[in-house]
Amino acid sequence: MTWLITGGAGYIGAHVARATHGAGEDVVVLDDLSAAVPGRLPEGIPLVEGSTLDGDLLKRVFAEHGVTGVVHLAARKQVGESVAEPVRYYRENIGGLATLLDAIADAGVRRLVFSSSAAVYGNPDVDLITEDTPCAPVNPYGETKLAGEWLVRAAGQAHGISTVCLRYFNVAGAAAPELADTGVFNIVPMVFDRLTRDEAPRIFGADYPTPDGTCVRDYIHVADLAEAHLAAARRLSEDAPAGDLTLNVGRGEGVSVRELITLIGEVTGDRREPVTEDRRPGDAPRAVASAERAAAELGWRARLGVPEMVASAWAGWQHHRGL
Ligand SMILES: O=c1ccn([C@@H]2O[C@H](COP(=O)(O)OP(=O)(O)O[C@H]3O[C@H](CO)[C@@H](O)[C@H](O)[C@H]3O)[C@@H](O)[C@H]2O)c(=O)[nH]1
Repeated sequence: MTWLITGGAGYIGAHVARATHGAGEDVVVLDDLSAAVPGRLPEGIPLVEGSTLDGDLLKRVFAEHGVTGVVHLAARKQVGESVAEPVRYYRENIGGLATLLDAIADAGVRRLVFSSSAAVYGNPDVDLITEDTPCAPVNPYGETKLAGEWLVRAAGQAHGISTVCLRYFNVAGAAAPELADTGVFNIVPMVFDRLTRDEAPRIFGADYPTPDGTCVRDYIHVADLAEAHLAAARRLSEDAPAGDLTLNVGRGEGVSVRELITLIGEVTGDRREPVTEDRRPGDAPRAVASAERAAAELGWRARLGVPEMVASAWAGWQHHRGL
């Protein structure tokens, strides 16, 4: 097998590329380097700079590298930006996927892992979100992930491609400091950012109908997430008939914003009291995965807990900021 990993120089993609390469598979990365950090990819993984919107380039990569499977992560992923620039999100996330699927079909490739998101569910009022929980995305980002899944399944059926769609919950942590997320778009880096500026962490709403009034999420270590991709790729490499799987990737355990901030205080040694601000529009009170289907279908379960996520993310934060 040779796996093409699109977006393989980004935060999650580089973890997937390293894990897949480390497991002895041949890997080639395609990345437009819009969110890449130098040094994330180890020696031995070829990097092609370019976009999944470039059909000619894709054709060349498939032929030159003898690609036999694809893990597609390249996409825009910021919720707020997707609300401001929906056309760009549809063009890049759906257009890029359509171009890629054409190339996959033309090259006769039969295996595809697609990076989806818990954002496909919107804000369901359930204790545990299963893959059968109705999808009702509440922003263009989530819409492009849901429409992407539809497109993946339809193209899979039409062209005999076996597919796995992985719906990531809240990804955090790093397998090594240099692989850490450098963006400040999610709660863990946002709290680090506040502490580094000598400011109190913020809680966006403490009046939710949850045990401590703050939002509950299912945090998953990026190293575990990378293992889930590898397990999906392996599953697709079996001599099984073409089919499609859609799987949550989470731990199945809820952690509140307040609990997470307390843990960050313990890891960083900066235990200052958070300030409570207004609710952030669009936030669901609770989003926790049922992780059972991934366990049954892939034999995969998350192993690392939230303390490991916070500690490894903090090491990465210090590494990237020279602290
Ligand atoms: O300084 C902060 C930052 C965040 N939050 C809260 O922390 C929770 C988690 O926020 P965040 O890390 O921004 O993640 P989500 O809003 O849950 O969304 C993430 O997780 C989704 C999947 O579950 C993905 O679809 C999104 O792209 C990804 O940003 C939310 O309740 C926020 O209101 C705070 O209280 N204070």
